Amino acid sequence: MQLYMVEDAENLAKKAADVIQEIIKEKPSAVLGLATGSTPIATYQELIRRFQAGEIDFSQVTTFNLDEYFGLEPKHPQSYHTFMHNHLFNYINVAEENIHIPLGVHKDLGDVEGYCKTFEHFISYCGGIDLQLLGIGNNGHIGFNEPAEQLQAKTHLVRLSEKTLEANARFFSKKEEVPQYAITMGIQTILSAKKIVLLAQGVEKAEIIQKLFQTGITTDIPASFLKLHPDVIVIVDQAAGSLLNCNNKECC
Ligand SMILES: N[C@@H]1[C@@H](O)[C@H](O)[C@@H](COP(=O)(O)O)O[C@@H]1O
Repeated sequence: MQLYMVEDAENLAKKAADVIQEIIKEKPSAVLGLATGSTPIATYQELIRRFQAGEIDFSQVTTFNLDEYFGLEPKHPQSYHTFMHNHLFNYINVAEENIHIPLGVHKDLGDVEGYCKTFEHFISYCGGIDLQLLGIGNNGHIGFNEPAEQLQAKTHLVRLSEKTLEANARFFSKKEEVPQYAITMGIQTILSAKKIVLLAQGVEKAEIIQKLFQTGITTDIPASFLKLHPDVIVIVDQAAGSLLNCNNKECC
């Protein structure tokens, strides 16, 4: 993993947008894997700014999102469908038919399994993900791959951990409203991307970023599996990187 420590959230967004812009410049029909959460919002704003300035064209780009809350209709105000449209898609020229976000509503559980397989196949059909953008949960989750004894390889239904329910309660009027399950790409789905960019900002991510760089590969920290990938860039602001000893080559 290659570490970039930048001064603040603004520079983090610029650095992440640079990487995404470069990919689209090299391949206008790039397939982007996108993330939700508060961390990538500034990156999406920077991409919108660059699109409006005529610096990036998304007309041939395809997108796949990492995850979606199970049980929320796409139009629900807290769904990741709504999030992505409000924070990015409504303001750029990506074609609606090229946007793929896991569906959170299904008639029964049998449907979900079949749907997850179809989602996986569709990523392959589109040529695989060129660049996967990731945030990190404060328990080390990526997408909604929660710490557990075993991690799932492919897109699947997952029960959210207490820590995640608490962390995500801020987006809902009360914790009880946070859906208990989600559909998420699996670890192998994520690792199949050609390039991965993980973003972390703010002091509340400092501890998990320290653990990520200091421990080996463990299912207790799902993000640690990124160490198996040859092209991962971790971009942190100074607050999120504040517990790293960057003179120590092992951490970078
Ligand atoms: N499923 C998302 C993750 O993809 C995201 O990385 C995480 C961190 O969110 P934040 O950036 O708000 O800290 O939140 C959610 O749980």
